[in-house]
Order: sequence, then C-alpha cells, then structure tokens
Amino acid sequence: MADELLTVAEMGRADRAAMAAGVPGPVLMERAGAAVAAAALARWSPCPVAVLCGPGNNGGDGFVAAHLLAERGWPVRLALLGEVAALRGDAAWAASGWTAPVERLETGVLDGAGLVIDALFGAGLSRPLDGPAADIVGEIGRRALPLLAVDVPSGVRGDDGAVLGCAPRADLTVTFHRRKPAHVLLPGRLLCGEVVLADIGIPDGVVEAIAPRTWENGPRLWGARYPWPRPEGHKYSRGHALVLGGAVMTGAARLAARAALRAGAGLVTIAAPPETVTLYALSLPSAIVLPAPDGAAFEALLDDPRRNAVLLGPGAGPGEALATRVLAALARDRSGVLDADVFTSFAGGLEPLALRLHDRWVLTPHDGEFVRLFGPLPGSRLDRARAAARACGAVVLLKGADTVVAHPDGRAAVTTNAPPDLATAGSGDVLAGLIVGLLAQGMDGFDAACAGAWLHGEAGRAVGPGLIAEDLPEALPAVLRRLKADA
Ligand SMILES: NC(=O)C1=CN([C@@H]2O[C@H](COP(=O)(O)OP(=O)(O)OC[C@H]3O[C@@H](n4cnc5c(N)ncnc54)[C@H](OP(=O)(O)O)[C@@H]3O)[C@@H](O)[C@H]2O)[C@@H](O)CC1
Ligand SMILES: Nc1ncnc2c1ncn2[C@@H]1O[C@H](COP(=O)(O)OP(=O)(O)O)[C@@H](O)[C@H]1O
Ligand SMILES: [K+]
Repeated sequence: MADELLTVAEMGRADRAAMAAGVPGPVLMERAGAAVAAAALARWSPCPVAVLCGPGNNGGDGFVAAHLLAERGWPVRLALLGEVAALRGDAAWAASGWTAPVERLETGVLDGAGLVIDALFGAGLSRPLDGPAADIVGEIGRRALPLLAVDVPSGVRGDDGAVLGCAPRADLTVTFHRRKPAHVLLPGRLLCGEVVLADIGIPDGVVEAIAPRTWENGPRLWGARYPWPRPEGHKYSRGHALVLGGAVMTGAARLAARAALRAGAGLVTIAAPPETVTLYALSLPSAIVLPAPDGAAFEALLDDPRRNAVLLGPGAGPGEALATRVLAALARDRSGVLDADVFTSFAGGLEPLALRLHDRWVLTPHDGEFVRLFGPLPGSRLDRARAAARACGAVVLLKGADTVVAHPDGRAAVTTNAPPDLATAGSGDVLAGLIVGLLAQGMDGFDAACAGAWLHGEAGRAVGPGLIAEDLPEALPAVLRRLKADA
C-alpha cells in the first residue's frame, strides 16, 4: 500500500489532474464503485444489502456499487438522502444507471440487511451529521450490522479523523488512489476497520506533482538510510550517545541507554550523579558510566566531540539544573533528544530552546508535555505537531496511540503500528533512547524519530500483552533482523 497520505484538497487536485489528463469523472466513479462492489464480493457471501447514498459523489459511488451487486444477483435496496433530481454531475450520471426503486433514507431500509454500504459522505463532509443521516448511523450501531464504508465512514473528517456529530464503525473501508489522514489518525483509524486502497486509474505522476507532505510511518520512508553496521566499521564509527542520568528516577536513563545500545550506537555514556555511579554501572555493563557531579562536569563530557548525540530528560528531574544542561548541549554542535522533564523545565518558555534548536534535535512530548511547552495549539495532532516543529525549529514527535513525527519544513509521518501495550511506565524512555541511538549513528532527525517510533511499535507488537518497558530493548534484535531481511 502506498505510504503517502493525501489531504481532501490534495485528493481533489488528484481527481482534477486525472480528468485533465483525459480520464473522465464518470470513469473514476465507475472504478470507485466497482472497487466497492469487488470488496463486498470478496469479503461477504451473497446477502441482502442496504446501500445508503448521500447527495454528492460519495453517493455516486454507492449507486455504481449497488448496480454491480444487483447484477451479480445480490438483493439490493438503495436509499438516498435527498432527491434524485437534486443530484449533480457524476453522481447524477451514476444514479441514471440505477433503475430499481430509490427509497427515502429511513432506518427501515436496514431491515433484513446482511451488509450495509455506507456511501453517505466522504471527502465532502462539511458539517456534523444530523437528521436522517444521524438516525441511520445510530441504528447501524444498535443493530451491529456489518458495514462497508465508501472512502471513509460517514461523519469521519478526511483530514484529521475527527468525528463530526457521529460516525459508524465499519468492518471495511474502501478508499481510492491514496489514503487520507483519517485512515491513520484516531479516532478515524478505529472506525475504518480494515482499509482497502483501490486504484481508480489516476495516472502515475499525479501524486509526484502534488508532492504530498504526509506519510504513514514505515521502513519505506527511511529504510534506505537505516545505519546498518558496515563490514569495515568499528564502535567509534557507530556513534557515541551521551545520556544524562538522574539521581532518583534512575530507571529512565537506564532504559534509554539500553535502547540506544540496542539501536546500534557504538558507545553510550551515562553522565551520573556520583552517588549513583555504581548503580548505573552494575545494571548496564555495556554502558560507560562517568560521574558528573555538577554542570561543569557535564559540560566537560559534552566537550568531547565524539559524543555526538545527547539525551536529556528521562528521570532527570525538572528545574534549573536540567535547563542549564539542555542549553549547554544545544550550544554545541550535537544532535539529540529532549524528553520528559525538559518540557516541565521550559514550561511556557519555548524561546530559549527555539533560539538554539535545529532539525538534528528531536523533541518527544506526550500530549500533556506538549501543551506545557507549546500551549494549547489548535487543529489535529498532525496540525499541532507541524506547528510545534515550525515554532521550535526541531523535529517534534508527539507521542500517543497515533504518534506523529513532524519536521519544521512541513513533512510529517503518522505511526500506526503501536499496540496499546506500550502505554506503560518507561516505554517513552525506551523510545527516546532508540532515537538518540539512531542519531548517534548519523541518521537525520526526521528519519531517526520515524525509525525510532516504528521500531518501538514493532518491539511492542513482538512482546504483546504483559509488556513492561524492560522487554522492549530485548525485543529489538528480532525486529531488526526482520527489517534487515526485508531491506
Ligand atoms: N471525481 C471525483 O471527485 C471522485 C470522487 N469520488 C467520491 O466522491 C467523494 C467526494 O464527493 P463530494 O465532493 O461530492 O462529497 P461527498 O462526500 O459526497 O458529500 C458532499 C455532499 O454532502 C453534503 N453534506 C456534507 N456534509 C453533510 C452533512 N453533515 N449533512 C448533510 N449533507 C452534507 C454536501 O452538501 P453542502 O456542504 O454542499 O451543503 C454535498 O451535497 C469521495 O469521498 C469519493 O467517495 C470517487 O468517485 C472517485 C472520483
Ligand atoms: N494507546 C496507545 N497505543 C499505542 N501506543 C501508546 C498508547 N499509549 C501510549 N503509547 C506509547 O507509549 C509510550 C509512552 O511514553 P510516555 O508517556 O513518555 O511514558 P513514560 O514516561 O512512562 O515512558 C509512547 O511511545 C506512546 O506513544
Ligand atoms: K462514506
């Protein structure tokens, strides 16, 4: 499945470019409806179908699918929101091919249905569902009817996956040409069920011309630049990560350091408060543990240019001391990750960071930390992560079930492979460690953040239920072996 995600506006441009290139609108609609019918034929045994059509082109796709299923002998009832005479353009053309009755959109059309095809609204959803559309969506849920959604479940907004009013939960969603953000962002992703991407004959080259800026996160995005160890390499050529260790919450930096090593950093140094050196050293034999009693000692560690990637935040404890160390790291030519307590240390005061950050730094807040640093920005998680990246000049990874990575230049990726088992203490520390380990090996900020988030998700899936954060670095070798085999 192609990884670009098109906004509703970009999809409209793709449709228009296809038509300009000589593919007529009705042909696109015929193929879209045929893909819906094919999906129904492939996934369901013949059964009575209720096709619910809206007043726009999404409804047009429904008319085409209804016609094709009826041709195959399936008992089909079709209900329309509005009047046939009010249909325009391609939808009017599609309706002209349906000679059986067109019912009013009322819940009775669902009686006896073994499958419902939802062709009420797609890209053109412009306001919350109400009236008969909302009534029938509610009834589909109450009856728990199998549902095939055309483009998106009606009520789900294409650009951000938000629900306007209400939306049904589909078993299968058939979308066209490229997926939209709604297919990967929550809650849209959960309402789509399985997503089938259908080729409707939009010519090659159209996507390239549109140059979309949003992708689903996965190895196709960054795999070609993954820093696999080279035969002639040695540990010094695999980067050296410096992790600031905390005095009390020592588990966070230990998890992060372990993840950085598993991600392939040649060396990892933990800068530890003197009283914790033994603890860090005993629990992580492969890391270097050095005492850093104060800011000056930490700066001395930073001054060694071989320590090329720095992680600050996990378990560090918020406050002035951490803020000073962050600014010291940013004053040097390093890459790195800012996480956890850093966001509290700079709460409401982005400017000192924004003045010094650049795109080899990755910020990894969860929603709460994000608001602390960037404030309550408007829009979807994609919009907010993009705005934050622009505001601070660094890569922003907004953690959650649909983790978004955004670059200041507007590129963004949505991570879809993370299981909810990852919602456990310390799992974010592992993520930060993976990213700093990849940065140390020379990956750029966007690639490292995307790869780190994806590996984190895969490791989470490999462990599954019962996962604790310690399991994640241990699950990584098998995940990496598969990634390498597929490369
Ligand atoms: N060539 C192409 O373009 C292709 C497009 N394709 C298909 O077209 C779909 C997009 O079609 P579309 O742009 O016509 O929008 P669509 O989602 O049908 O809705 C618009 C209508 O709904 C109305 N309306 C909106 N919200 C409402 C609400 N809450 N409650 C009530 N009414 C509401 C809105 O009214 P208005 O806002 O204008 O007042 C307008 O009348 C796309 O998802 C894909 O399935 C494929 O065939 C491939 C080729
Ligand atoms: N419901 C969920 N589904 C998938 N991943 C999740 C979910 N909730 C949280 N995560 C992931 O778990 C990690 C939690 O990180 P964080 O909140 O920083 O926890 P901690 O500070 O304890 O390490 C993040 O990578 C986040 O994306
Ligand atoms: K729909």
